[in-house]
Amino acid sequence: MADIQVKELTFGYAESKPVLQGISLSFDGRSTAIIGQNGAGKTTFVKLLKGLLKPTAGDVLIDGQNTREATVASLAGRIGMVFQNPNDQIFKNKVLDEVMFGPLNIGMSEGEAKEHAEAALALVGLCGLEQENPYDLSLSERKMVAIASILAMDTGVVIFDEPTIAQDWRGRRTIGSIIRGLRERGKLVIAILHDMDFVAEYFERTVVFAKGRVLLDGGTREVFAKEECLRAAYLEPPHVTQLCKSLGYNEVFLTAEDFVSHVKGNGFTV
Ligand SMILES: Nc1ncnc2c1ncn2[C@@H]1O[C@H](COP(=O)(O)OP(=O)(O)OP(=O)(O)O)[C@@H](O)[C@H]1O
Repeated sequence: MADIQVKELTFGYAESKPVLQGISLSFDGRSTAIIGQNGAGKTTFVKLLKGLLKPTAGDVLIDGQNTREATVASLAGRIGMVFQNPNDQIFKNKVLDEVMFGPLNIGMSEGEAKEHAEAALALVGLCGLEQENPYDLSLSERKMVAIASILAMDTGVVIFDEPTIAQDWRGRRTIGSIIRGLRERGKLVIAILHDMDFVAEYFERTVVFAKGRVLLDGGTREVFAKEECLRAAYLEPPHVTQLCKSLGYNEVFLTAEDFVSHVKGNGFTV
């Protein structure tokens, strides 16, 4: 897993208007969700991690290497990023070619790239569509093609920008189990999300961005306990958390299973 250290990071697209200000974060092995209202700077932040943008001030260090001195190509084998809109990522006219492009680009042999691509397509549930044109697929399938292209590169860090958009419950579950699988294999997963229920179910750490700064950072349960703070960032806790609070529980429950196991533990039958 790559080590990522962010030190006093400031960035602005225009000099006079910083979008991110004085952000310091280090990433441990925990799967990390980044949440915050629209325009808070989340996508800009992950583009800085990937080296697509360079800091105006401060530093981003990937395995000790400063992204100011690294090319995007030299970071590509370490950090994979699934863009919010798959149309910004996909450019080949065959699914298999698209998913093999990344692995080939970072130096895998043709055979290895094909093996990785086929395994990644199986993980996202697209077996049998290898010869299709990605643009003949639905948006949710195209999103899965974009995810497979990054998984096939087998990078130590995988960043997802809004992975659950355009997915039904089945797609959400597939993506959730991919995130768990990556975590189990020692990869660092970072995801920007607006779906708080998904954050509660699959992420161990949550970082809240507000107006270009880090407002909260901690274990997901701990962060969702801070209702007032979340409200200030125009965010709401997950549905189960809100329901249990309305029922008068003081504990923070993240998922239905979480709540049911608490109730059963107290001797109630469900
Ligand atoms: N290429 C760009 N040029 C100029 N300004 C930009 C550019 N990209 C983003 N911005 C501005 O930077 C700010 C932060 O945008 P960013 O996309 O990082 O926020 P975000 O938290 O990811 O929002 P969302 O949840 O809507 O995706 C916004 O005010 C946005 O308009």
